[in-house]
Amino acid sequence: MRFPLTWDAPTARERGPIVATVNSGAHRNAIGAHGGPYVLYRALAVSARALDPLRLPDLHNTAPVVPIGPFPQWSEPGRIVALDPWGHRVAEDFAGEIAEGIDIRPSIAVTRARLTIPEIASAISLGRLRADGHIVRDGCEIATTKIAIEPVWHLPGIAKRFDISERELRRTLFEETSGMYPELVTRPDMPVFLPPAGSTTVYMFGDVTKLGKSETRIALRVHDECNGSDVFGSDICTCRPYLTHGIEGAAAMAQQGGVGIIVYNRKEGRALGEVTKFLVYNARKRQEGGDQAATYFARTECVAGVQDARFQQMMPDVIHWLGIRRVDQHFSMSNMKHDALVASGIDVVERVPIPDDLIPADARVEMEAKKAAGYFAADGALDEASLAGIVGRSVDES
Ligand SMILES: Nc1nc2c(ncn2[C@@H]2O[C@H](COP(=O)(O)OP(=O)(O)OP(=O)(O)O)[C@@H](O)[C@H]2O)c(=O)[nH]1
Ligand SMILES: [Zn+2]
Repeated sequence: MRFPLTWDAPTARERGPIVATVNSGAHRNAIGAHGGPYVLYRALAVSARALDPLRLPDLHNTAPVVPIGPFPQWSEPGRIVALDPWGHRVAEDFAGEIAEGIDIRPSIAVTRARLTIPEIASAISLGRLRADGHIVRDGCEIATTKIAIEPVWHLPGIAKRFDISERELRRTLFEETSGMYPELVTRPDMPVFLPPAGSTTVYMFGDVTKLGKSETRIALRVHDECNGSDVFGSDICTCRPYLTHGIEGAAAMAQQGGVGIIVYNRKEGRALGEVTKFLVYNARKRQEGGDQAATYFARTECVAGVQDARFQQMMPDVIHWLGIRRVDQHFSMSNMKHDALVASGIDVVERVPIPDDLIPADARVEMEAKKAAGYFAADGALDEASLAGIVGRSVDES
């Protein structure tokens, strides 16, 4: 193999390029393909003869708008196993090989944007946030650096995180995708897998060059996708209000000279998917006694077999990738997120709960159920009798 991979090597060239493209033939050293789930649309585009499968990407002018790293975490053994820390620098680090015609592609892209968000506009008009003309501009725009990250799994490292053997992990991935990736079991010499799983987007506020410095204060919200609430404002959960509260906190941290970070993971419905989530909503709202906080998690388990499939063990990787060792403000009440960060060696200084007045009435069920299940709350959880009294709307009232 021309490009053997040494996962935790200190430089991109010593680590080796991840080659996961079908037209790179014998040079391919990774299982799967770029694009996460979009690989299937690529296949459709090829089969519809709309895309030439041999075409090489033109990466001219696509480089990151700001450098990210390298940070020491990138080569600390076992620190990062679910993304390629060198994935945004491919065009630069492997320019020679790409010029030779080897199809090596970035798995990370770094760009800039301005966000316009109604909740931020009202935070400004209520005086909670001020327009500073730099981070929060007039017209309520927030300047941000945004980063798209595809999953790149180092299988030995992932197996270690879940405390199983690599062999068992490979076999289960092979079987549960109905044999979609035979190399998982036939090519133990390929340690890396690009799964057809959702990506992560990071929105960063403030001076990105301050990352990796211990004096830089960090505000963080890690948010898992909830399309119904995040985009459509559905009132059964607290997702969008907590997200916008996190954005407000992240922008405020940037204004105070720190860096604010939102990590948005495509893990819809606790990574069980939206169909499962909507089935659960019906089961919750049609049960005898109505949609009760006391049975909130049991209903998800009835339908899906588990309460949550997000597995926050892999979540801290992106925080390590950004060179962060301490989070000063963590906008989350989730014990799973908190414990995952702390277990991976990140200090969490302050946990910031969602303010009470941002919780929609119907989402009280979720909020009290989560607190009863161990989510962080300054005022503690309700006792059993009060928990039984928290009941949401029925399915017919919607
Ligand atoms: N299966 C299922 N998923 C839900 C339900 N309500 C919300 N979700 C999902 O739960 C996830 C909520 O994630 P986050 O907003 O990141 O936060 P969290 O883990 O609840 O904890 P916080 O950080 O305290 O908000 C999203 O993936 C939602 O789509 C539900 O009733 N059933
Ligand atoms: Zn939600």
